[in-house]
Amino acid sequence: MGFKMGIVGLPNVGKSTLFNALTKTAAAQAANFPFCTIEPNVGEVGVPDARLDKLAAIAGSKQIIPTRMTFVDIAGLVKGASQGEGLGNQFLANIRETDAIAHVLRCFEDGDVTHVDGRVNPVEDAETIETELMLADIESIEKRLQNIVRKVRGGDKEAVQQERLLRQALAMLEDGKPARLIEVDEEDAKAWKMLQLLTTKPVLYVCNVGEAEAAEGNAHSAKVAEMAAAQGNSHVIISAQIEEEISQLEDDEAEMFLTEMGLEEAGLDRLIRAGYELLHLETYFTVGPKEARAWTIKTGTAGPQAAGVIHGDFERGFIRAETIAYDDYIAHNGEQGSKEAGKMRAEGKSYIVKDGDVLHFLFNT
Ligand SMILES: Nc1ncnc2c1ncn2[C@@H]1O[C@H](COP(=O)(O)OP(=O)(O)OP(=O)(O)O)[C@@H](O)[C@H]1O
Ligand SMILES: [Mg+2]
Repeated sequence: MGFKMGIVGLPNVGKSTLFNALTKTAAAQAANFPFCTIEPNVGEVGVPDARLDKLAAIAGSKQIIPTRMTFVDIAGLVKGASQGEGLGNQFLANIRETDAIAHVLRCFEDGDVTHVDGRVNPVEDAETIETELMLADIESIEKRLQNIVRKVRGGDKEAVQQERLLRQALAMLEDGKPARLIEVDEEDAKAWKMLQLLTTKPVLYVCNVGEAEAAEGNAHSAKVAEMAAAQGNSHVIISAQIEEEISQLEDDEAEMFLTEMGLEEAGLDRLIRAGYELLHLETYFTVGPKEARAWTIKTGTAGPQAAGVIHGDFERGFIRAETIAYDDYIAHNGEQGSKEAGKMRAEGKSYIVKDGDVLHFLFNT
């Protein structure tokens, strides 16, 4: 499946620093000048999940394999990006290909690090970026409306549906609001997603604060929190610089460092999990002596499609899924104990997999 989160924001706010921390690499060049990044950097990140370690410990699994999510570090956007300012159109196309947006906002004060507008004001910065995304959507909608005129006149059903949705989005955007505020019916959901509008993508604000503020945030991040709440969006507080330092440390060193900073867990873990929630994703597990592994599904996925994440044959030849809820697996100390307690269920094709299910698929090919 591969869910992709785009790291978006003004130039020089810490996007590449964050990307490097997430991917534990120095793959992206991060430096104190705007437009340091031009070509997007793409990296896969393991989704942290303490449950997986507990399952592996019980089953004595040799290997632990977390499920993965993709992050894309995208070039900085500036005012006028939708008109091509600062290579804007190319960068907007990079955003179009993502499933959700991690919007990095500069919340740290540091006179040595240039801000493109010469002041620190994350709420205005967020508006600048959102405005560009809205303008880009308006432009692409107008183009598309022109392109389908003939088909609509000819009564093409798909085109008629598209036109209706495009006009709905356009009205919202012209009212100065992002298209994500539109609630679409189930029958329109697929066509709506196919429009790939930038402002329909769910947003998570990432408040990039100074080193000493990583635990509590600061006055800037408090304002972002207020804005996010008013919009119904989520936010996380992180210091990209510290996270990058932590990501270079061994696990036990990192833990000591976190305690010193007054942090319970790395901000990155919170960020990745928030992204996972934003995308309405859930996890199921497969557990055995060889490996304990986490798999990602969309909330509401049925047994065969969940099996298909592992392999297409599993989906096509799906018979049933032996299912143990995570809590039962832990409470009864593994598969055997759960079975004896009557907690292993045989679930068929219509079963909707639940977050935390430990599954064993039976299939024929
Ligand atoms: N929390 C922070 N506190 C202080 N400095 C930071 C913080 N986060 C990032 N920086 C610094 O800000 C500068 C810009 O960082 P980075 O290159 O990651 O930004 P960017 O958003 O990727 O920029 P561009 O859009 O130009 O690619 C770097 O010098 C980096 O060390
Ligand atoms: Mg960069």
